[in-house]
Amino acid sequence: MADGGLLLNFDLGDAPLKRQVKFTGGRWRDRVHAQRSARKNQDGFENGPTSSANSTPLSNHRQDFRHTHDQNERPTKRQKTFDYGNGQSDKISNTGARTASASTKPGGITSRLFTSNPTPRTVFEEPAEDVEPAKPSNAPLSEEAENFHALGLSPRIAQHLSSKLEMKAPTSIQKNSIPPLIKDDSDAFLQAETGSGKTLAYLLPIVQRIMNLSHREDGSATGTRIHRDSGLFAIVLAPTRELCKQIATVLEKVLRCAPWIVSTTVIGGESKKSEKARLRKGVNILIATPGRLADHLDNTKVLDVGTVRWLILDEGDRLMEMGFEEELKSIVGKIRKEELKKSNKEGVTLAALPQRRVTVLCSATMKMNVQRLGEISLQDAIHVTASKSESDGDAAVEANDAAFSAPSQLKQSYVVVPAKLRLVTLIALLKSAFARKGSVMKAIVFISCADSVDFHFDLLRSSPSHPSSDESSLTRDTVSDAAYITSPANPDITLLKLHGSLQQPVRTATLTSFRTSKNPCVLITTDIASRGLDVPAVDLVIEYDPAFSVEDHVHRIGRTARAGRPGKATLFLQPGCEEGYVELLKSSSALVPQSYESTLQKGFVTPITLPKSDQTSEPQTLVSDRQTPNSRAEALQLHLEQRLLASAKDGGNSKLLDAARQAFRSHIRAYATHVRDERVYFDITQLHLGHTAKSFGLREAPGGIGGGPSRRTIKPGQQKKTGSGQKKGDDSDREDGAGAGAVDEDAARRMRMKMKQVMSAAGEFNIG
Ligand SMILES: Nc1ncnc2c1ncn2[C@@H]1O[C@H](COP(=O)(O)OP(=O)(O)OP(=O)(O)O)[C@@H](O)[C@H]1O
Repeated sequence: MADGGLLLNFDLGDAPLKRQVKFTGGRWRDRVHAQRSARKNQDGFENGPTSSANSTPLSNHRQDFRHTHDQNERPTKRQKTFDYGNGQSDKISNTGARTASASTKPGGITSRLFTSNPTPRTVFEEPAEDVEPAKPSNAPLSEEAENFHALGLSPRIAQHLSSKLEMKAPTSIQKNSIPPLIKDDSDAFLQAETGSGKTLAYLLPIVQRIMNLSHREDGSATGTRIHRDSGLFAIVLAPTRELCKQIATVLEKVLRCAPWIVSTTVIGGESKKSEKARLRKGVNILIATPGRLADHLDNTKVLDVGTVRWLILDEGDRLMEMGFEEELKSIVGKIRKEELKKSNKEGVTLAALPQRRVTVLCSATMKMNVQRLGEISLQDAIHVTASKSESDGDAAVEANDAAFSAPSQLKQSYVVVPAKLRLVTLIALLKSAFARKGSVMKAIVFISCADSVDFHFDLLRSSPSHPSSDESSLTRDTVSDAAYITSPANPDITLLKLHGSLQQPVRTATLTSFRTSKNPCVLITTDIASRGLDVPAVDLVIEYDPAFSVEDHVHRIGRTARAGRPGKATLFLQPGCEEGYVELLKSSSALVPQSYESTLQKGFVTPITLPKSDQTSEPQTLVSDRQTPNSRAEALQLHLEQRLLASAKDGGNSKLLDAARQAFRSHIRAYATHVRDERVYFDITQLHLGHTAKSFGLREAPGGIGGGPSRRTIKPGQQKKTGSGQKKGDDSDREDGAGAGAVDEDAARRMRMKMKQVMSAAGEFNIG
């Protein structure tokens, strides 16, 4: 029977959802029995099924149910029968304490996995074989045709890039941006797809021009000695501490060929005192988060921006999304207000540097907030893309199709999965991806909110009583064994989690662990890892929860297929309105549909091994009598549900049941925060709460969705200001253009026109 319904139509206010439980389907006697059991069940669920107020979509929905019994009350060998909705039944036998048919709490009710699911309207085709792989679009250019020296970089840098960093030829964006940034003093807007090398595209010209102060192009010395105290020449701003650290690492590698140039970071997360001490010692290139920089500009006298020639705004749209507009205005204003020093305090003339302040804005995607940032920060900028460099003249900016497209070599697919089957399908997908050793090395799973990341990490790891990392280590709660993904053929897979609610040192240590691990790894994360993160070995991205906006999607999938490498990305969608989202994505890239049935087939082709538990010293095989992928999926789902219930009872396993409920609530709230234009595809009124609960291992939707979660989901535009610690300061003075450092209105107007031309190309993608 098709799902009759019931999809909740609710307002996410503060009041808890109304609950009205009615068991339908099955035999009359069973229904009565279930009602009674549910009423008696005081401790298994947060609100017993009959407990008044809250509504569940399980109501009106045909429920298949059965009773479960306490483990201690029943013989371990007793078998349970499942009806698969097609008249066939399946027995799932016990394999000890934690097998499929291990018992659950009295009154527990399970809904069958494969019945009453909505049917996808997507037509699945067998992927065409022998398709010529697409030519990488973000790869370095051919070495014969291009080299760094020809772009104006000194032989010293070119040689260093080639021999030490194994970069023989530039990428397209580097080819187009390095010459103008070395020769000219114009502002620039660099726009190129993810993984195309934008970081070096702006760093190399800066390093080259600072080197030019002390060395001529032929390498001979100019007689000027540049050292850390010679002045601050460039500031790079990036939205997160992780990104700042990553940029700092790239820069450090480049500066090994010019060790007299010194860089540092001011990103928060450590005492301001030690940051001040580093600034006092002297620095030539500073990498900072906006909040922290604004703070130092206000409070650190030793920070002299008179010699600053470059201001780089990396990940421009993210800077704006995270609410840094005020800080950015303040920073731009303060730097412009400061008179440009032609020589430094030692009297060294800075003629080799730009003779005006140059601002460079970088972004892989283009949206309205980038236009706004362009207005704030750029003056008569050139627009540099991977395919061309265009000066600010009368020439119209052509539609830039690359603005939202993913790297061409990235293989994208989407799998349409009914809500109930999401969890087992995710596990199946990961199992099949990691089935063979070496097939996939690193995968990233994107999830909408931190609570859900925490829950899925705890669910898929080995029991915390079997820690895989050193108890005293920073990563003891964020790195573990991927117990449910491993297989005899690939037994050592590491599971990691990352989100913004973790302490900074833990975030850094976890990312380092992901980056450097020699084992295959799965990182479960929120969008905190969606921007800029560069881990070349990532070969699979799974969007388990779709991104909040198309731009976020482009950035997420851009964590793979970097610098010409291959990569795969799979997006989870649910049958119904979510399927329409593909049409929006198709305008920028090709996606191949994949059925969840085939994912389950591939993932559960062999019996599932369960990890060691507190009850079992050895891994157990999850047995289902009918050795089919679907029956294994059923057995796995049942096992996970029982684990949750058991955790509530013995308090072990980090109280997984509580974590599941919290994750479910936060997930539902996060679902409501898709950008307005895309809510037609992510319509919360179409979400089936009972089925969704199942994908959290819950047997019914918990109440309290209207209440505040312990950690609020941060939605785009409402980001907390990480690393800021910054009061708004006196920006309001400048907003009306009164301050000496106010953004030049005329320049802003010209830039607005320019950005509008570029933006008109974005319009066709429905992105605003
Ligand atoms: N010329 C080059 N040759 C080979 N590899 C390169 C070259 N330039 C950059 N790379 C590598 O490409 C990868 C991506 O670079 P980078 O992080 O700068 O990309 P990006 O365009 O900033 O991506 P995103 O938009 O996702 O932040 C890095 O691993 C970098 O080392």
